Amino acid sequence: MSTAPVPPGARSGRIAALLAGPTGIGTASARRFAPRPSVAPPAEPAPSLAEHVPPDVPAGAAEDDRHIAGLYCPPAVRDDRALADAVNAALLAWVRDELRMDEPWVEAKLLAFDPGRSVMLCHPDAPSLEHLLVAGRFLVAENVVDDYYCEEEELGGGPDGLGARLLVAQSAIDPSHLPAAYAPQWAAALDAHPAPRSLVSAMAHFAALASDAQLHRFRHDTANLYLGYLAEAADLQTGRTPAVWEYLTQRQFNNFRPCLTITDSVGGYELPAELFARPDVQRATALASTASTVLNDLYSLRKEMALDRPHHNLPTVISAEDGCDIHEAFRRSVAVHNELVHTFEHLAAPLAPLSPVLARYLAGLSNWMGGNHEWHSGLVGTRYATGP
Ligand SMILES: CC(C)=CCC/C(C)=C(\C)COP(=O)(O)OP(=O)(O)O
Repeated sequence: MSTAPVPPGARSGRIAALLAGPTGIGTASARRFAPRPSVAPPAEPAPSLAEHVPPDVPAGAAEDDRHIAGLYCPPAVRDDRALADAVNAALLAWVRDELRMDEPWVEAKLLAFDPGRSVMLCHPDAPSLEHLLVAGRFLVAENVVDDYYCEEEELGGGPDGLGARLLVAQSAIDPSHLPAAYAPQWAAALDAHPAPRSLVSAMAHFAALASDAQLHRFRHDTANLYLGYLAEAADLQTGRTPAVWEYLTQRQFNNFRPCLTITDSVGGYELPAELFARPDVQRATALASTASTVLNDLYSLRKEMALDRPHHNLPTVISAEDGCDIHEAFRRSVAVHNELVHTFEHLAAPLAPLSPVLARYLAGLSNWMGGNHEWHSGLVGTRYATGP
């Protein structure tokens, strides 16, 4: 796997390969839940939580220095450092030229975060660099929102007044339809701050390749994300620790879901709205999204425990509720993650034969889980860790 900058010739070769569509291992993954001629297998009862942790794995022990021991997740289907670098370079140009953020720390922060590698891993079926950039711009924009509006340690965010800020951010992707006298003030407010400015631009690029229904889906999922941010902020303000069920319900909203549900847009196809709206497809989408987000809780636990303020995370709320130490809570959280992934796979297997486009969407969710896992493990030792 190369880590060197991509020479221009090699880069155009990469992009040509992307335009040709998924090949090799990525193609196989796109068929992960491909329709099969056979009758769907009978649904199996969901196994109990205890079955999701291998009994011989010590609590929290790492099986290597980058992966969490006992964590079950589909594998990433490609890893292409040169393509990730090409995405990062294009994202840096976007941040500098369209978002007007040209301070040196912005570039350093973006490269350390490595969004190019995230979208390269999570969307192996993207047909072009521009499709990957759609995902990359939103990943950057949502992190700008999180850093400026939510996280106290970053760029001045915090729970006070968060709802009013997030509502303006939401209006960047779901426009206000104002009387003429007020519309210019709203537009100026969006342009005046990096968070809504990022979202306006990311959404404009997204609109160039997505259908109205796909845009509508994204607006809905982002509004739910911000509702999840507000639940987290409310717990911080009141100093309460949610019950585990309540935390997981919050995390189903404060969730990577908007990144997963653009998998068809980024893949260059559309899952029709009536298929997306099916309760079983919604359940599969929620399971994959929440598994991906619980995985983030596991890899970011050490960083969040080092903060000098409470920061809830699945292991910390399990530790509080079950009265166990953080290592045992971490092991139980791995089991929660694994159950979510296994349940997703049990659900997806009989759903995929219903339609080729649904099979591709379900494969996209699975690819996103695997790519997200690989991206997190790649940042172990810098941003993330494999245990408490
Ligand atoms: C990119 C996106 C839509 C994120 C939504 C929710 C979110 C910020 C996360 C799931 C990540 O959680 P967190 O803020 O804890 O991230 P880090 O652990 O700091 O990477």
